[in-house]
Amino acid sequence: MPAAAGTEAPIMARPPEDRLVLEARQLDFFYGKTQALFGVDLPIERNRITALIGPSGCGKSTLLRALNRIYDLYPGQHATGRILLENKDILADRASQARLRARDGEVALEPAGLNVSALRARVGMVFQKPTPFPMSIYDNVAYGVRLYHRKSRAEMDQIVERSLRRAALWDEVKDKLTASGLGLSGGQQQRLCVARGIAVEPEVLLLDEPASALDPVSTAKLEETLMELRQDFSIVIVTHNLQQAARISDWTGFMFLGKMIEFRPTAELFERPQSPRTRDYVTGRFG
Ligand SMILES: Nc1ncnc2c1ncn2[C@@H]1O[C@H](COP(=O)(O)OP(=O)(O)OP(=O)(O)O)[C@@H](O)[C@H]1O
Repeated sequence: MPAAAGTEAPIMARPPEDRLVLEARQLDFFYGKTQALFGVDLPIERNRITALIGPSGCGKSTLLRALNRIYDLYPGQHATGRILLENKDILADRASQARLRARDGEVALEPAGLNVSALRARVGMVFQKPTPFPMSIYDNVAYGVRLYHRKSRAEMDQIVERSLRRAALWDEVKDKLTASGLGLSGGQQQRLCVARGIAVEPEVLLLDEPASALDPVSTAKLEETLMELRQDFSIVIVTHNLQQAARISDWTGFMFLGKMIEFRPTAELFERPQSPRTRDYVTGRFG
């Protein structure tokens, strides 16, 4: 069970308020009785890439999984605190609102009132291993859209093409849209998962070490794709690869033992880390 990382206050820079799309505030997370996150703050700026870095087990994936409540699928896992999507609290239900009021007398923020599947359409996720569904390339991309919207065939064709283009995969697959998604290379499969994720036009796309199973060429292609996608989406990426975080992200959060230690613009965090823990990590002294 991870112990909390000391008591020092996190070093936090903040994007301007009107640029925030998603924000975790004082987030605690529990696997049963084991606490994995301790009072984590994470402000996500719109149309930017935010990277989460830190040694293995520090809570990066846990934080990412909290942001679209994917943990709801697993009994015994729960989060407390706030996660604001466009200023509405996606963790809030009536009971937690009452607890918050009782605790700190704050005026409760409006609950988002979303069901979790609607939430996951707004905050999409791409996993570490490419996970195409066992169906055609076309149907992989159309799958999520069909869950939420009725579209004509012509409209769906447009959505599929646009999503594959934005994921930089169209040219490689346009002549074999009916072939199985499982027949693509690992890098192509991962871009297919990105296309599937963006087809429903989420506001935020979460990526959990999306390049860890890819070769350097596919990794470079995926990074290029993400930098293009930043024009339309807000991206949060967990990565073990510090060069990757430095190359593609605008903001970086360094986590340690379940806490956010330092959150700042990427160049500043890498070039002038303020916390000794961040400094040790980004200079390769540990981890
Ligand atoms: N299903 C689970 N049940 C119990 N504890 C868990 C579970 N998943 C993760 N943990 C614990 O929560 C803590 C944070 O794990 P998490 O996977 O978020 O870390 P991470 O920073 O993403 O690590 P890595 O870089 O190795 O993927 C760890 O101590 C881990 O052991």
